[in-house]
Amino acid sequence: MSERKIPKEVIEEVERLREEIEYHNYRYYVLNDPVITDEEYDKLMRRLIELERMYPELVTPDSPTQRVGGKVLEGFKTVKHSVPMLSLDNTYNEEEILEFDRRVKKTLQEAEVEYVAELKIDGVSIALRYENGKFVLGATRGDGIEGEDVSENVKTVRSIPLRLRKPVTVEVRGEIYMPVDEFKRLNDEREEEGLPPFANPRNAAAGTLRQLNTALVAARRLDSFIYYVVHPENYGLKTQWEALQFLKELGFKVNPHSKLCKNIQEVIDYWREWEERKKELDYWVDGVVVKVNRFDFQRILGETSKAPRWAIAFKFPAEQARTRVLDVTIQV
Ligand SMILES: CC(C)(CNC(=O)c1ccc(Oc2ccccc2)cc1)c1ccc2c(N)nc(N)nc2n1
Repeated sequence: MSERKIPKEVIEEVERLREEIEYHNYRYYVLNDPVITDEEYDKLMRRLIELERMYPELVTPDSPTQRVGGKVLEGFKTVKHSVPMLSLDNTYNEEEILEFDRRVKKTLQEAEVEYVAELKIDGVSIALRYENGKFVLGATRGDGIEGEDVSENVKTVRSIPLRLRKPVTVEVRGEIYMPVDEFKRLNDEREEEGLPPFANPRNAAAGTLRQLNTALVAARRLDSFIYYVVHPENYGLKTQWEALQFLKELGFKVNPHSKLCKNIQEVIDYWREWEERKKELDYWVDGVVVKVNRFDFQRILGETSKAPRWAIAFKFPAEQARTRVLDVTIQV
């Protein structure tokens, strides 16, 4: 068949619709501050779906129409991480976090060290790659060295941008989680269908990301918080706090409660505050991640094969034993 000529104005309309729809996704799902009504949004999306149906050759992997899923995959390819996805050592009380601070200061020979305190979301770790600002890969943590390519499922997470607000080539990492009210709705649905309920939102998010039917993933409301830039020095970033601002500028959803702490006492105050306030949140958190803020200090402290020496998880006391017993990772 001869290459059909696509009218220039169609190509321009498709491109404009994509930009506009992704912008409204950003406003609604990242900023939680929409500027158009749902009806106006649906109208834009219906027009784009119609044009892509008329001209399938115009469909691109990063088109917002790919967010509604509809593919049934055979399986997930394995992908090697560019740098390992490390885990975190745990501390459970103030004495242990003070010990962490002492060890950091001793290694650095510094009297004062700033930290960034970030809520530890009870979700699934994810690595996201972008080339010239376009989404190209979403991978699970796996064993930290290799993970699964779950890109088709990640595209259905509305708060994860398909196009960044700057055309940079970057890899970022964060957490995909299921909001509590979606977790409850899903478990009610499973009960009606005679299926076993998920033990917690983390298992529900993990089980959803492992689904091969992307339309099913799109039907479940997963969300995200991004907290890490791979090779931040490549972007002129000197601290974790600057990295979080950079992630926001790129269009990622960054947790609004992170705090730059002048010293470990401010970290402890933050941990006490959120031990109380966590019930206000519409997602589960199991602690606070404490990170040495300056990247030059992080480089001096380094990492073991498993975890950084410049970061630690400061866990909240576990709820009553019941949830701990239930909290087994059910392989779906
Ligand atoms: C700090 C880090 C472990 C990420 N960092 C890394 O994975 C990482 C990976 C290679 C690094 O450097 C290397 C580069 C090359 C080779 C080896 C290490 C440095 C950090 C982490 C882990 C879990 C987190 C979580 N659940 N919530 C928040 N809020 N933050 C978290 N932060």
